[in-house]
Amino acid sequence: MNPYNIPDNAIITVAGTVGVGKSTLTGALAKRLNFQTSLEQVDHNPYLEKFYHDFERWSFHLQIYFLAERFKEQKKMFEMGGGFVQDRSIYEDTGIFAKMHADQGTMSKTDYETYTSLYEAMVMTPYFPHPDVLIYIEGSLPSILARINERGREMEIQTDVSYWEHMHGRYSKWINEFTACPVLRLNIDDYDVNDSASMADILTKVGNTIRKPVDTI
Ligand SMILES: Nc1ncnc2c1ncn2[C@@H]1O[C@H](COP(=O)(O)OP(=O)(O)O)[C@@H](O)[C@H]1O
Ligand SMILES: Nc1ncnc2c1ncn2[C@H]1C[C@H](O)[C@@H](COP(=O)(O)O)O1
Repeated sequence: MNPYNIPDNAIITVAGTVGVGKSTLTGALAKRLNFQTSLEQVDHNPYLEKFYHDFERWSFHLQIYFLAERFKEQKKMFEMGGGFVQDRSIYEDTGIFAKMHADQGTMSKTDYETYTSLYEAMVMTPYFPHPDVLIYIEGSLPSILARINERGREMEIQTDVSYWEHMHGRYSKWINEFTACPVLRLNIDDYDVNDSASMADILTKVGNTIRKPVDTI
């Protein structure tokens, strides 16, 4: 056990919109806890760039790809007995991305139904283990857009700002209704990954959130 009373076998998932700082926080938390990371592999994704150029053509392929990748990671974390910080949850794939593209008509109704039935068969079962805590990172849209630009993935920079604005709004609603596991909300203006006291404060809150009795969450 660490000073924050976070169990050594815990699974901590970091959620939030694109560019908000998930990967950065994932790495920083894992380093301090001596946990492993489960990271999203953007560079080796065979559909992502094509998807940004043509949502309608590639939405379904990309969602199936992410679902498979996320499920393999989930399986690996549980088989290894936990001790992981995960960059993005499987819940965001369906609750944010797939739903958003289906609602906007850039994923067909049939494709969305096929995707949803596969997701439910894999995830919505009593046998699917949920993370111990989901850290939700939030921030203002201008700050997040600045981070997307600063990171410099051309496919994201070229995407219309309305896409990020719409996603930002969906995330705010989604997290208010999220119940699959305990949630710790963090605002990007309230922490600094390079500051030890700030990171210790987050880890204390993570430990407290994990130990909070279920009926108070
Ligand atoms: N706490 C922070 N303060 C300042 N910049 C940050 C912070 N966290 C992330 N960034 C920067 O914002 C950009 C997006 O961060 P990243 O962790 O890749 O986001 P995500 O994984 O949510 O898409 C990167 O350029 C990163 O260096
Ligand atoms: N399920 C998804 N559908 C569409 N696009 C997705 C999905 N999951 C991640 N993405 C995209 C968004 C970003 O361009 C990259 C990486 O996400 P990030 O939030 O920067 O870690 O993949």
